[in-house]
Amino acid sequence: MRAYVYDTSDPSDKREAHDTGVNKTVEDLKRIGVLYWQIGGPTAMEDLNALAKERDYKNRDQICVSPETMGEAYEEKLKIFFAEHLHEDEEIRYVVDGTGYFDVRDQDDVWIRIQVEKDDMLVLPAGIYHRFTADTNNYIKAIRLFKDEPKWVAINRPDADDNKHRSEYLQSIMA
Ligand SMILES: CSCCC(=O)/C(O)=C/O
Ligand SMILES: [Fe+2]
Repeated sequence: MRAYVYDTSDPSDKREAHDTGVNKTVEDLKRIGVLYWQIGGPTAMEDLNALAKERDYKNRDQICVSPETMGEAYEEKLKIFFAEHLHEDEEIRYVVDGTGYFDVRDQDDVWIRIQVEKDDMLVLPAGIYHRFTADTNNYIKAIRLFKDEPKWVAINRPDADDNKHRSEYLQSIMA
């Protein structure tokens, strides 16, 4: 994993790095409620199951974001994932294979790009504005945990500005 300030002045495709060279640490991410660690090896699934139990996530699915698995829908799907949005639950993603980028807004509304790879575990808090894209390899496979049925519900900005989970999230990072 590497996290850095996203270069908004770079007009290239979202899948390019957009790297300002300004790095962010795991601690910086923690300050905005984003948790990152690695799990892997023979106990990876046990660790994931323990996390799901601990945080009361009853369901999960596995998504493979790639032109091979998504066909003609691929570019449209990427567009949807790249629209700035939030969820009313945490977004928990375990990268099984491949690479990609999660972008999160920090406390000053600056985009932080989080480059993920196999065995990375990422937890985005409910209410944080974020987006996702594949990188130029166009391939990532991830397990997504859900509280209830596996359903991806996103609320795009600015529709979520008055959302209760957004307000609670902002309060939690101000504290
Ligand atoms: C690699 S997981 C697909 C993207 C996703 O599930 C999400 O919620 C993006 O914000
Ligand atoms: Fe999301």
